[in-house]
Amino acid sequence: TTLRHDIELPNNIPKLLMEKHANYLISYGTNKDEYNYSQTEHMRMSGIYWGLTALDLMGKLEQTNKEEVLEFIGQCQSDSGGISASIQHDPHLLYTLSAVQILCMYDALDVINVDKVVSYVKERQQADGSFVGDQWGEVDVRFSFCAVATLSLLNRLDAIDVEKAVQFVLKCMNFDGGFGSKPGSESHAGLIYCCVGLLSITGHLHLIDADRLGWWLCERQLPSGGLNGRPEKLPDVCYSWWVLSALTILGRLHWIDKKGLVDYILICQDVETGGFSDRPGDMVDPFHTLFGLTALSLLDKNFSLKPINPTYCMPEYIIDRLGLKPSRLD
Ligand SMILES: COc1ccc(S(=O)(=O)N2Cc3cc(-c4ccc(C=O)o4)ccc3N(Cc3cncn3C)C[C@H]2Cc2ccc(O)cc2)cc1
Ligand SMILES: [Zn+2]
Repeated sequence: TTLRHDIELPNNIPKLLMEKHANYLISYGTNKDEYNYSQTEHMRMSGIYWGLTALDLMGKLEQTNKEEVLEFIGQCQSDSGGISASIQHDPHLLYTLSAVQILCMYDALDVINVDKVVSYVKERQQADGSFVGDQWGEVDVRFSFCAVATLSLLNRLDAIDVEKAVQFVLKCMNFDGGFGSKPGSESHAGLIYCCVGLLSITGHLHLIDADRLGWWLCERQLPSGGLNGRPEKLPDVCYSWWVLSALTILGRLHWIDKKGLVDYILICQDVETGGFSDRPGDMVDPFHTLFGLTALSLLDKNFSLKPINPTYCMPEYIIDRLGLKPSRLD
């Protein structure tokens, strides 16, 4: 038998400890001198998006300090129009998307100059349709997703060449039906989410081989019930989201063993501190806490979490309020 990296699940599975997760996330943002908080300044804007989205799914958005967050975002928009992870940091498409996602949840897009955000994103598109993340010029299909998701949330997709953006994504498609970060790169669940999400927003899902990609995505499930991101890798809670959101958009969520995956995710909760880790017993963080909760929201509505939109990774009611209809295969 081939040696499979995997983990053993204990037999007592805790239930979803929603109050503990809400307290973990709310206190993460308040005691700013805490070691972990200081280590994530370089991605603070994304960290705020991860925490707020998780709290909104649990019905706790009104317990957050909206004014403080809006003040912070206003200070992070640079003259270029791009938005940075923290004050005085360089702008980047990753944090521009996180900021726009936060402002859509708070219904507060007026705190930034939207036209300048649009020109910053437009200027990142290359002749071959691809996008670079910032002024240093690294191309990655993740940044294509950030660009298209940001502009569609602002209802400004007209600012870029969508057909060329789609052409670049198709160049990243591999023989296994999956997608890598650039043409020729290996398929990876996180990049598959970005490519499927972009094609969902632009209405080009018909260009995907849904059966072949769906099969590759279900191959990510291990005997522990958990999902990995590539063959032979260990399971990790955040891959629950990357794989499940893509399968949901492709109309093949029912191909996964839901019970096994739910048990794996619940075991990754820290029953003392609250929060989710990548694997049982590891350190929790806001990143895995969000993706554990969004996966549970897709898997079972009985967890009394708000529905999550698989394309934008934002609460469904926000996407409805914006009048957005990202496509899905049925
Ligand atoms: C702990 O080591 C890392 C490695 C990469 C990163 S990352 O910024 O490139 N990134 C997001 C990410 C965030 C965290 C984290 C810790 C605390 C917080 C507070 O908000 O967030 C942890 C991991 C992480 N990773 C790394 C990872 C997750 N699972 C497996 N790994 C190796 C993902 C990584 C890439 C990324 C994914 C989505 C996204 O929107 C942005 C970046 C961050 C920490
Ligand atoms: Zn992870």
